[in-house]
Amino acid sequence: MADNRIIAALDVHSLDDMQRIVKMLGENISFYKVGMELFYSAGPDSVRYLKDQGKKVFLDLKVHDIPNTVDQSLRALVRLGADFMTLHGTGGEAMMLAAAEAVKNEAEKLQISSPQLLAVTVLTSFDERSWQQVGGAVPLKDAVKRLAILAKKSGIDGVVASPHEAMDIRKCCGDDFLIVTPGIRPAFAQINDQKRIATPAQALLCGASHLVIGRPIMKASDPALAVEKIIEEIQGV
Ligand SMILES: O=C(O)c1cc(=O)[nH]c(=O)n1[C@@H]1O[C@H](COP(=O)(O)O)[C@@H](O)[C@H]1O
Repeated sequence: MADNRIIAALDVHSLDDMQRIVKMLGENISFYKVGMELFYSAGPDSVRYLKDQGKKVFLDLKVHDIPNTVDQSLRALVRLGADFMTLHGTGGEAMMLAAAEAVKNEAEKLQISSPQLLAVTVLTSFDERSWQQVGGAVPLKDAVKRLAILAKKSGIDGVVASPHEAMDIRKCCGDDFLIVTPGIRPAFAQINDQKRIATPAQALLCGASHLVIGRPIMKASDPALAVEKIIEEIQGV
């Protein structure tokens, strides 16, 4: 049976591929992520299909712009009825405040439940060296913590961060704050382009509320078996 803490990333190009995977994984996955690859290829129908199937949806479009543009863009997305949506925390306090307000207002206007907003902190494909390369002025870990605190103060429901920072964030942002961690690599999977990684059980033990898992499931020779192994690993954690 599904574990709601697992979010399977549907990083595929078409509705056909998406539907094939959703059918294959059946009741074992209840929460899916639609990211840029699928949304730019297949559009809002991808979200509608998943909602029709009774799945929870994390619409991960990582919005990043000036406050007014973010406000208007998120209002347009709210009507799709996703459960989680992302914006970049480095958009700053004014942008996050505008986003939180816009999403709440629009959901009220449409009389639907408000999606939860997540601020992306520092992408899991960064390590300390590549972070310094783009001008990171404080150590990566401190930057993530700072962005998480700012996100919480700005009315954002949680963050996307790596499992390496999850414990610090849990300590400073409390039990109700969502901590969604990509960079999840079960022992059987390849690391690919991820830098700050952990196994599913390790990430949850560090305080993650949800795990985003893409290629370890989608590229497995038997995706359904990969999901079963992950569910087994986190049982009791
Ligand atoms: O926002 C995200 O979901 C995200 C943030 C981040 O820092 N790192 C990250 O990998 N992601 C997403 O999480 C998924 C990870 O996929 P895999 O590396 O294949 O498990 C991809 O869809 C990424 O877009």
